[in-house]
Amino acid sequence: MRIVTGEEMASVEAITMNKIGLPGVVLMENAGREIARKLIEQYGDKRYLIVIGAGNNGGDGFAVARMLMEQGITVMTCIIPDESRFVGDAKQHKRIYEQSGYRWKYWHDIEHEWLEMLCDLDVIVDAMIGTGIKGALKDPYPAIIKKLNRSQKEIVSIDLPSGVPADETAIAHEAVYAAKTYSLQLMKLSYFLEATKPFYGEMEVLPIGVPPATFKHLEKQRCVWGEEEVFHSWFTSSSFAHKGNNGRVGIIAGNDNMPGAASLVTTAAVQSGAGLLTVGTTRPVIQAIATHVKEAMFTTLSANQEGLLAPTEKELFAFYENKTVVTIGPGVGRGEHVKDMVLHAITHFNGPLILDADALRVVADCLDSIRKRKEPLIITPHPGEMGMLTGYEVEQIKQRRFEIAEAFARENGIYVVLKGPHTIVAMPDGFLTVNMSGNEGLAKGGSGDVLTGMITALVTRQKTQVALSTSVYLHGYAADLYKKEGWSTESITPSHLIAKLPDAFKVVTSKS
Ligand SMILES: NC(=O)C1=CN([C@@H]2O[C@H](COP(=O)(O)OP(=O)(O)OC[C@H]3O[C@@H](n4cnc5c(N)ncnc54)[C@H](O)[C@@H]3O)[C@@H](O)[C@H]2O)[C@@H](O)CC1
Ligand SMILES: [K+]
Repeated sequence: MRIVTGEEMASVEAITMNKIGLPGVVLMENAGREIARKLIEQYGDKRYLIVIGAGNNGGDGFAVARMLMEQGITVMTCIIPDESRFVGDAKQHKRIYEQSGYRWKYWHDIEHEWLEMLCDLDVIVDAMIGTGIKGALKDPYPAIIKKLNRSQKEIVSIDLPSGVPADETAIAHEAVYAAKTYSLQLMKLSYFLEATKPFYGEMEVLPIGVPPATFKHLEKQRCVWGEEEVFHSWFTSSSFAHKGNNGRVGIIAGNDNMPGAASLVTTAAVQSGAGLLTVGTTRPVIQAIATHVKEAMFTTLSANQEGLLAPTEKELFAFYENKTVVTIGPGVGRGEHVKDMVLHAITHFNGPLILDADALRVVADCLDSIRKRKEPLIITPHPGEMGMLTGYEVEQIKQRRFEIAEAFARENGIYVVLKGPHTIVAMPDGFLTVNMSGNEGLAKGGSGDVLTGMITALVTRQKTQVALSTSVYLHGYAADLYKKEGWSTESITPSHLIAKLPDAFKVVTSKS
């Protein structure tokens, strides 16, 4: 499923109408039929108020109103702008509605009896503004939206909650708080932003007949990554595989005071199928974790007086030998020692390199070397770390996560796993996936270490894009499985996630 901005949706619709020859009024008819069907399925023959704006979103509203009324359902249809403002497909659907014998009223004529009206209706259908919103909301919409939001009635928005843009534009005005949003044909980008997702309520995408052939014209390719995508993209290892085929993985993690991070990343990598795994860390960390990560091999790397890893060049070269992937970061601590180690790996390790946690703090200083690198480089920042890398405030990162992740990946030729609700994976070629699993139970220290371990194991056996997107999905899905079993999200720990990976991985071979 693609994810689009309003402009992108309009371009896909324009191709549908102008090149393919499917008229806009037909798409609107399809939208109306799908939404009316859903409403009847959901609410039966309850009483509806349909609030209509002058654009094509309003046109959808007329189509829905007519189809509900054809079923004998009680509908009050009201329009906000003067009727002369309706043009094109919306005007056509207004005419079809009228010529079918149905009536509408002006919002300003019924506004004074709003409270009495509320007693006679159950569901409000918001067909005021969709993808066509421009700038700050103008009168009379803010006052109307406030009234609708306070009505305590179930609000169902068509395509978008009115007032919410489809893209990453920040809003400082009123917007409809919908209980449900029926997005037309494709997902809209604002659904995946912390600031705007709450307006959508439950979101469902309804098909309106836009042919998939039009999607290839989209300049930016963004897709959701859910169970279907995980299942269909998975490459199954040959039954003749031996441990060498499943990756010779090297993880540099931990310091004397943080053995836990090294343990989590390693255990997660083992549980995700890493073939041969070597952990490079300090001697005290090895002593602390070796007994409970039995599958791993260990290499002692030099440490400084503070117990932080400070491997020599010779040790690093020896560590890279025969490794198909190297990961650096979890629990390595902060300081100059990290920069030396990271820069060395960027320059001298000729395979996929994953940088996480403390290693991310030095990435901004290594960008010149990163751009020269040929093999994949993967970074896994949360918004705070992404802020350090790019110079943006955390709030800016959250508001413009698509734009910032995509630009950083493209400009530096790297893979960016920008963590958070709906983690984004941005590829160097501009392709981007958005994760559909996970819950609040993941927001804990150590959860990122588990994800990094999973990525480390999968990168050796799947296409890089698939390895990243699927690791993120399965990591979130493991947390979802606990929630399904009735666990409170407070109780889900990173160690629990690892314990649940065998169940989570079932998704790659069979669909539920
Ligand atoms: N034939 C088509 O083009 C189709 C369009 N579709 C629907 O059409 C929508 C897009 O239609 P449009 O591009 O006409 O735009 P919209 O109908 O989303 O919005 C345009 C209307 O909103 C008003 N508006 C915009 N910004 C405003 C602001 N800041 N304050 C107050 N009023 C504002 C405009 O004056 C205009 O009346 C989609 O969301 C979808 O619901 C679907 O029916 C599919 C077919
Ligand atoms: K709307």
